[in-house]
Amino acid sequence: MDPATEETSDMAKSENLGLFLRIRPLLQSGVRGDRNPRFRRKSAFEPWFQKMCLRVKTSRSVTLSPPLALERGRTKTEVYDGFSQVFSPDSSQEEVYEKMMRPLVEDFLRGKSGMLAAFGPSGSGKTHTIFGCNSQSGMVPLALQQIFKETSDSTRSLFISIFEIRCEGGKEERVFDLSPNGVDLTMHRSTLKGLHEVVISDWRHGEFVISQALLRRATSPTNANSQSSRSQCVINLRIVDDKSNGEVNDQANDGVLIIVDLAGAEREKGTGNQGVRLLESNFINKTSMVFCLCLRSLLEHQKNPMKPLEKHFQDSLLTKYLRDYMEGKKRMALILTVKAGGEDYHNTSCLLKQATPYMEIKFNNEPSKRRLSPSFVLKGYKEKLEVAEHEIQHLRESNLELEKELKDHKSQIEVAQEIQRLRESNLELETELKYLKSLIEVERLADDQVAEETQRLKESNLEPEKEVKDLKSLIDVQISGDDQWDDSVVEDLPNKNAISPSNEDNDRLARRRKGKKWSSLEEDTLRAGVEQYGVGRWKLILTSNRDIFGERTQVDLKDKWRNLTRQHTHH
Ligand SMILES: Nc1ncnc2c1ncn2[C@@H]1O[C@H](COP(=O)(O)OP(=O)(O)OP(=O)(O)O)[C@@H](O)[C@H]1O
Repeated sequence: MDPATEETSDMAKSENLGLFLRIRPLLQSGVRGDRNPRFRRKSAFEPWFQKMCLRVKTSRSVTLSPPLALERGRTKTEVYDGFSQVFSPDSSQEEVYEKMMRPLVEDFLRGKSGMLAAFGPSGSGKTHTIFGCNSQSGMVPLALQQIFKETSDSTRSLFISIFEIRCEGGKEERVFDLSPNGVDLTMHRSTLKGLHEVVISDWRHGEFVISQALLRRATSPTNANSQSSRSQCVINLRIVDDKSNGEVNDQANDGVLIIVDLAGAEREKGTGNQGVRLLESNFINKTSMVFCLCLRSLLEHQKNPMKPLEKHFQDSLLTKYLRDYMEGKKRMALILTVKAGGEDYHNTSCLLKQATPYMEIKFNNEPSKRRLSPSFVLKGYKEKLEVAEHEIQHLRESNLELEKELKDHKSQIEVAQEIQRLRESNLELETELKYLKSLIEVERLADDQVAEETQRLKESNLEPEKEVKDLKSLIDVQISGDDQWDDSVVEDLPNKNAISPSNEDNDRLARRRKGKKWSSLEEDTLRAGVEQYGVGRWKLILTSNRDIFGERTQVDLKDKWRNLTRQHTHH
């Protein structure tokens, strides 16, 4: 997104009022502000921390306890929580700057308006925090240093204006320009006519201009502060792009950082102010009161929009000038400064009760129409680029991790797939094996059958073989005895038992000789068998046509064939 556009959308976001609390360190006896005789007397005997009515609880909360002298009446300790930050008595200016001021200055450099106001009782350290002293730079000098550090390479110029609102002699409020050659100013609506802006060349120049202005500020010694501010002091910082030649084209649309050092409200009882001081004090208290009324009305209006936003801002020049902030249109931060001594209990308690609800106030910054300088936009882009590069690097790293994880997963999936594939091929092999086994089984069964059949055939062949043998031997006998015996002799053989077969054999032989008459089917089958298998393959011809030849033997077949061939040759 374009940084300028983003800036605009940033500003549209609502945010809470930043409420900071700074506890001033207890000063040594004799220093103004701790001069109440009651506590001075006690300090000789009691350790310093026993005098503290306010203590830091956490970085965002404090506990307020009534001092020992008042304890009998009100023993309750109260806790005030929710501050943006609590600064303990030993916190340094730099610490306050880092946590409170730096974000405001950074936003200001981006063109976002903001306001910081120091608010608290007299002598609690508002001026010290805002302007500092010789040894400890305050928020304004530190801001100048940061602004010049960050704009050194750009074409922008810083403008400062500083003025105070005071009430001389308790009469009407007046505005004084505190810049060199400054004059009385008049306010029209929320704008000061004739306010002089000084172009600052570097931060030292800025510090000098501020210090010179402060010399013109109205201060007086009071009971609470040896150099009490008797006016409300306002500093405006504004950055202008040099391209506009320092011309103020549309001041209302520029990002402005306003820092306000309010004069410290005083309780009349404690100050002992009289005459003019008392009138000043009344003015100071009135301005503080109007300031608080504006914020309270804003808060109530925000909580319940039915309640109108009262126009309290009209009741003091300061709130008039700060109208946009008082109406919640621009963001602001408050730093409450307090003293934590026992005698400060009432002031501190009043301030905390009054101001802590303000932390609920919200601001809807109106978008600035101010155009940012190209170098500033470029800087924004550079910053975004750096962030984006960082982000990309981070994404790359996490991407690498993811890739590695993915690879691991992939290899796991591959292994699982391989296992699945093997399982499936295993299943196929198993089925094939089963099939082969069943084939083998069938084969085995067939073999058994064949063996059985062979056996059966063998057995059935034994008989004809024996018959053949018998016949052969008979034929041999016939051949050898052809000279002595004719067929009739053979008929008589039973009586000549020495060389003839047994009666039983003769019977069978005779049966076969006479035999069953050959049918023409048998003769044809025999012829076909011989044709197919050849002469002499009687066994094969017989077994192949067992159903036709019935009980005939191979010898029958052979004889019949001989007969058939003989008949054939006769013919
Ligand atoms: N944090 C601090 N550390 C050291 N000294 C401090 C601190 N805060 C304030 N002081 C000293 O306390 C005294 C009163 O402080 P300062 O003038 O800032 O109070 P103030 O709130 O501005 O009072 P007033 O409203 O009367 O102007 C000064 O001498 C100042 O140097």
